[in-house]
Amino acid sequence: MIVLLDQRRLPAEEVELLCTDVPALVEAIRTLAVRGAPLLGIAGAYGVALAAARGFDVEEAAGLLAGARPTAVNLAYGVRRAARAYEEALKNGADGVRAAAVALAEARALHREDAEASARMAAHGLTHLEELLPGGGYRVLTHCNTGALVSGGGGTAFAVAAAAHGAGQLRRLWVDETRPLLQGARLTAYEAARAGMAYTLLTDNAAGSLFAAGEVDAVLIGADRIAADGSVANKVGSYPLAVLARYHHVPFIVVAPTTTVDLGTLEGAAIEVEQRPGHEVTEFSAPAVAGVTAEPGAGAPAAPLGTQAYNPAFDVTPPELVTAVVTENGVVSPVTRTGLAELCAGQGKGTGSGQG
Ligand SMILES: CSC[C@@H](O)[C@@H](O)C(=O)COP(=O)(O)O
Repeated sequence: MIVLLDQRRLPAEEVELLCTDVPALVEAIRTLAVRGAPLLGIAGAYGVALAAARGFDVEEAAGLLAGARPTAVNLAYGVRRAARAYEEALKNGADGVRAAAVALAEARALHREDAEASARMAAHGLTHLEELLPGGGYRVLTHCNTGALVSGGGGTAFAVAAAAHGAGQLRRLWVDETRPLLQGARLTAYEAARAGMAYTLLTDNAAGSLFAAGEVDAVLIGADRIAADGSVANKVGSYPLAVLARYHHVPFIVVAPTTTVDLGTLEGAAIEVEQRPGHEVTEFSAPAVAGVTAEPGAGAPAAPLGTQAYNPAFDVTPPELVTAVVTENGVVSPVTRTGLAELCAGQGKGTGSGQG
């Protein structure tokens, strides 16, 4: 059984969700009970282990899990890792029980590695911030949710903000509410409050006036997939922030483990962007506050009945708008194909510029 903290219910309730089979986990992934790129990878790997332990068809389970959400490359990566470990074990003569144990061990290894990656990203990210903006006292704007809720450890972008906070260098965390599912308001504000950070919530469309007022020193965001050319797919609303940041000469820093870099996707245009149901936009609440169903009609109307909605879950920021990509292997800045590939191969410098 997989036990998840049901993120749909936060911040109102801390409720566990028990997934006893793969369809339940797929539903949890689709409805964002479990979400965020690195955690999706971990959940996917555990899902394969669950399928193996329960005697389900592992190949079919892997297909269902990997296809539950298309943009976050970590999901397919985690599923593939556990499925490969399982298949290898069978090939080497293990019986089903032993092979299931191998798949579980692989999921646990991924979980551990992700926690380690978080800690290293936090350290590299803070050093990079200090290099870019000597003097500290950062006012950081972030989007969506990138903390411990999305990771085996402290997370990605939020982990850097938390490191700055721990070093007494975070003056304020500006938290975008992140329409329509409010990952910023519900989850990042929840994590910031628990961490004792000075934070302020804003509507996504208030970011422009915040930049104009000179109140943002840096943008820190995560990523769901980074293409080989450095294009960054992240929660919808990230790209407009990158444009604002460039206009206002503010660093736009992406923090993600190398497992989020997909060298097989050559450029941003090739990234599949998940399109989500329109009722997430046309109704207030669903699925976050409406409980565990993600059915149309569960929330209060935000628009006249029958209104069409455009609801991409992610957008893609081109590499020229990204100041730096921070990974567990170091930092690439400016963002180049070669620099990214070197980081993925573990050849990055600790901090400072990758080679372009
Ligand atoms: C490390 S978190 C990076 C991204 O996964 C995060 O910013 C994000 O966009 C999550 O989207 P979500 O749709 O909530 O899964």
